[in-house]
Amino acid sequence: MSYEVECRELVKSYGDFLASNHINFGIAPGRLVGILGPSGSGKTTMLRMIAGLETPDSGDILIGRKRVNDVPPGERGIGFVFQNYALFKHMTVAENIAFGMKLKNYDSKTITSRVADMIDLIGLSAQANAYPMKLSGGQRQRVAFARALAPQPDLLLLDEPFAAIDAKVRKDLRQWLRQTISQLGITSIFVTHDQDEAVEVADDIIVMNKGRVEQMGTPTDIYRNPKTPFVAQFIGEHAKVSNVAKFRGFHQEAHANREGIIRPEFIELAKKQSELSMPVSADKGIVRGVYFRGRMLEVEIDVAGELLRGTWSLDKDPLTVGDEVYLCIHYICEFNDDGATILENSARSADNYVII
Ligand SMILES: Nc1ncnc2c1ncn2[C@@H]1O[C@H](COP(=O)(O)OP(=O)(O)OP(=O)(O)O)[C@@H](O)[C@H]1O
Repeated sequence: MSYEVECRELVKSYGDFLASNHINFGIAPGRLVGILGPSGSGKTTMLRMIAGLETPDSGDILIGRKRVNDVPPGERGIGFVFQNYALFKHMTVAENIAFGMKLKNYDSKTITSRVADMIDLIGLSAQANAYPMKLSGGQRQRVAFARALAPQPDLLLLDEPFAAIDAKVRKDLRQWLRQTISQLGITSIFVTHDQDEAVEVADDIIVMNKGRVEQMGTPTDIYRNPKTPFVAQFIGEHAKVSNVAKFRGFHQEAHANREGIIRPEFIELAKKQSELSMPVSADKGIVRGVYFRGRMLEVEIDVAGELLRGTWSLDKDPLTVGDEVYLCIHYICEFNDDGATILENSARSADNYVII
């Protein structure tokens, strides 16, 4: 696989604090990648190292297959968008967009035509000669985006690009950014601590925790197949309704209680056992509660005395309290002395886990 951006064994510490702890990943050309993780997990540090604004203690950064550790930021072919628009107040929209190109000594004809294209792209033709003060937050961020793109970078880095924008505009801006980036086909990395944002915008997500990459994958992968306990607990729309349940291995003695988290996304539900992807490992339950949650129903199911929460699509025949359902638990995140382990119920294994 040839990557547009690659980080190999990147390490960065501030004093005793390890902000990047042996980071490895590769991003294919044209992908839009979201870096997601809690505050302090090292997202910005990593982005700044790729940009050349921070120097790694060890490890390699490759852009376009070339090692860039010693290449200054301005020569890495990168466009950067920060969360606070950072536009020049005394320059018009057009002048702001032209700024990066002037620094790079483009000729004035190229600048004029490129700036016009960019203004068109961000839909601000009527405001080309306006000053930033006259623009809304969303419009300013579009200008920042156009300014970063004008010198035709190979890679676009965005650090919390929507953080300072109010919720309603943010949603539109995300959609716009996603469409524009895929239309341009430019490899892009954006940092966010907002799961919805990562899922809505990114082709791939890198989940970070304590300076490490926990998992990289498509949003569906990350939701459906969490590879680490951290990802299992951190990701998911219903983080607050994770189920803590007692379970045991199918062949274990009934008294061998184990405890773990079963996220609603780990549970597949069906009215008939045969409709499940792994009918052999089905549990049976009774619906005890049904709650409308906008895009789906949240259901409470009694399984062997444990109350589990799952989700039920609005496209399916609705469930009602008292219905019998079958469920397949694909993953359990088990707590143990070392922290937690992800257990997978696979169709192939006769040793699946059951709720007790
Ligand atoms: N220049 C610095 N000097 C000392 N410590 C730093 C420096 N920059 C970052 N850190 C520390 O490194 C850790 C990781 O910071 P970083 O900004 O990369 O995290 P983040 O995941 O982007 O967090 P947030 O979402 O809060 O921005 C933090 O605990 C921070 O305090």
